Amino acid sequence: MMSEHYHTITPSAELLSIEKAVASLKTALSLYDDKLDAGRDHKNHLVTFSQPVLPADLPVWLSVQTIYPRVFWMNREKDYAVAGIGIADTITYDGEGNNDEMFRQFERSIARTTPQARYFGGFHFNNSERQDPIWKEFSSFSFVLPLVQLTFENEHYSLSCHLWLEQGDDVITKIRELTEVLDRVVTNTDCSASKLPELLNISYNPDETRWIELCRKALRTFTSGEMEKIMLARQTILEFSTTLSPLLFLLRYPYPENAIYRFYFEPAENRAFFSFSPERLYRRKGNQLLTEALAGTCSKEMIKGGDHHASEALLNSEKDIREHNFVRAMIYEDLFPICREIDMEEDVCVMQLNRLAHLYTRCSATLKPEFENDSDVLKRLHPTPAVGGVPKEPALQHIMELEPFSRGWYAAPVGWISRDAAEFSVAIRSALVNGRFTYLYSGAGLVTGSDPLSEWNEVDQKIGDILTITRQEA
Ligand SMILES: C=C(O[C@H]1C=CC=C(C(=O)O)[C@@H]1O)C(=O)O
Ligand SMILES: [Mg+2]
Repeated sequence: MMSEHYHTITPSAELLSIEKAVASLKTALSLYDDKLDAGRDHKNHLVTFSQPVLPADLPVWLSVQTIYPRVFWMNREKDYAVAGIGIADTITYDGEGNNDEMFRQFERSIARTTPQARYFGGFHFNNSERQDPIWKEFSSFSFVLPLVQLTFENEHYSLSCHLWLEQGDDVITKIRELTEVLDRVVTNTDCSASKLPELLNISYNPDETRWIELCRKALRTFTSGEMEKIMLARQTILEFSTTLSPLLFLLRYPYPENAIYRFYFEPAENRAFFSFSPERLYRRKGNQLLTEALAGTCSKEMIKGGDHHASEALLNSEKDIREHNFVRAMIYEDLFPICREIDMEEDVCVMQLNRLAHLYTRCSATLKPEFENDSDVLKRLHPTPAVGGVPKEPALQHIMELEPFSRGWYAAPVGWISRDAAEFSVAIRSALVNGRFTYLYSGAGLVTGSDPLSEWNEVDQKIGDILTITRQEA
């Protein structure tokens, strides 16, 4: 949306190569300082220079860039994708306090920066949790407006850069800095991506025996009546022969047809969190909210059947329907106080992925005017029982006590925000890359009657896609 704080300059309507687009952006930037505009009277001012470009492969472009952070986002419909580098502006918080406090901070940070453009990033799953050192680069929340980004939207590609001016900033200096960054943009994407180094070892935290014990502990909280559902996760640790570029996972994701989100956040070289998640937390445009319940799983490999058999198995599985219904019910309950209208689809559907099928219910809602903002929605929706449990607060406590690792950004909201719109996926089927080690995260929702060994296998299936990437030959 246009406002007095924000405007876009399109140097040329012609579709240029990325190399020519960089030159075109530099020219536009050099011309800009002549006409310091009215926006400078305001506190913060953003000028986006955006040049249409010829079709390009976003992950490949990102893989040759040397400016950090490197971020990538693609929505589930695959009609919107961004690859970004550097920081024009950032919304970050590193602090104590529970999730409510974290989302309050988020609200304050957004208000201060008055973001017009889209900021990409994520949150801690549980900000009360003490984080393992491997999560050091991942703050309570961290969102960036990239300095330079390649965007695919409405079937069109563009290369943009963001000139972000805060009160007191010297425009000439800012322009010079941004020009220097443009000079560092690599435009030659010819180099072919290498493959992952040799995988030396796979270990599990917890291992299978310990997992079964932990699940039994969780199941006992159901018998005692304290809890009704808990999602427990596992860490699968991959040890490679050398340090690896985490972007290889994004480049080599082998299932282009899968309706999943792709999220990638690399704050420092070779340290990245990424996720190939099928789950939407929500999408918001103004007061319109789109969310869903996704829980209950069938593996096609386990039943030795295709889509049709998986649907049938799921829709007839009393345990999976029950697991799913907890999520449905809580989403409705959580949204009720902040919405004017909620339309939760009556029928449970099935979402088909290449290896798995999930029970799935769509939900759309209209927010009450006073709750038309992301921190209120996040506070209410996160975590849904698909990744937390019922009841919500005690579930977070049990998860912290039972799981032998911290969740970091796993299962947390990741995505983008702007002032009037946002989209967040739930960062499941995700991984953290740290040196020679990659930590995969996935879990399973436990309810009364869950069998710990079946849940162990369910998690194996959920990380199957990422593991496939490590077994690719060429
Ligand atoms: C928590 C995960 O999946 C959730 C989403 C869909 C189905 C789930 C299940 O059937 O257990 C989980 O609730 C994960 O993959 O890490
Ligand atoms: Mg399940």
